[in-house]
Amino acid sequence: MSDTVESVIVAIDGPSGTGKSSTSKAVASALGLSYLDTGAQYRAITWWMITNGIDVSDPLAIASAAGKPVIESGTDPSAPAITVDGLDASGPIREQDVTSKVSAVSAVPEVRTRITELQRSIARAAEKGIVVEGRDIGTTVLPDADLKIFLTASPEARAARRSGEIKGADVTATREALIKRDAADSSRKTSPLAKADDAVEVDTTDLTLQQVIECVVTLVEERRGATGDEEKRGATGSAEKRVAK
Ligand SMILES: Nc1ncnc2c1ncn2[C@@H]1O[C@H](COP(=O)(O)OP(=O)(O)O)[C@@H](O)[C@H]1O
Ligand SMILES: Nc1ccn([C@@H]2O[C@H](COP(=O)(O)OP(=O)(O)O)[C@@H](O)[C@H]2O)c(=O)n1
Repeated sequence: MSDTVESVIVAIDGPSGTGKSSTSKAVASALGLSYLDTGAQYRAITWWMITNGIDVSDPLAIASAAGKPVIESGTDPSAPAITVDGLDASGPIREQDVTSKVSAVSAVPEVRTRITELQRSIARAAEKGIVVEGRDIGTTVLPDADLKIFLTASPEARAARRSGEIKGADVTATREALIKRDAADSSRKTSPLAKADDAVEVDTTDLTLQQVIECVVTLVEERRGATGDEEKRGATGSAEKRVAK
């Protein structure tokens, strides 16, 4: 029997504060997989638009600038990195100004086409497999992923988690901002935030982060076993074939 571990592609989607980033990084580290934070890419292009004086309330202006910034994402789950035109953007992309504008920028189809292509090329290059987290990974970016997870949690739990990260943050204001961003992300025309029909939904409201990580690791291992059996029967293709062009 071969001891080669097949590469695996895991898509983790869900609204803000459900635990996508923490879970994805931990699962990727535990299983030796690459990791991609697609929200960081949308934040990076938004930051570039703001710093380059693009009017982010004008979808046409956003569309015509969408191809300009050079965005590079690191895929090491223990050292997530993102640069824009060679500059480290990991700090500025988390600022409030970017958070409040990212939904408008990411709703523009030209932005999504550009970033989706980037995401697929990164997934294709990940030899051992990858955990990709975002809003439309299971539905649009990687519809043939081996495993799709959709994380949820109550708005109260999500607001408490998010405001716990920012000193002096107001939980009620954080909750309102989250709900507003979810509504914008879920209602846009191009690849909205949505659960794929074949995704496993995990409600994390009453789970610890460790429990969520263990749940997802178990699901990946089960899926890996099933895929390995299918591949022995010649039923599935390589990871490269599973990433849509
Ligand atoms: N199940 C959980 N229970 C408690 N806190 C959690 C849980 N999952 C994540 N967190 C915390 O909530 C915050 C937001 O998590 P994060 O992974 O950034 O969510 P997302 O990527 O979905 O926005 C982080 O501080 C994280 O440590
Ligand atoms: N696959 C994705 C990922 C993020 N996004 C956009 O990027 C924003 C920021 O994503 P994020 O994952 O960093 O957000 P948080 O949940 O971490 O606050 C989202 O609110 C969406 O507008 C998207 O449109 N599609």
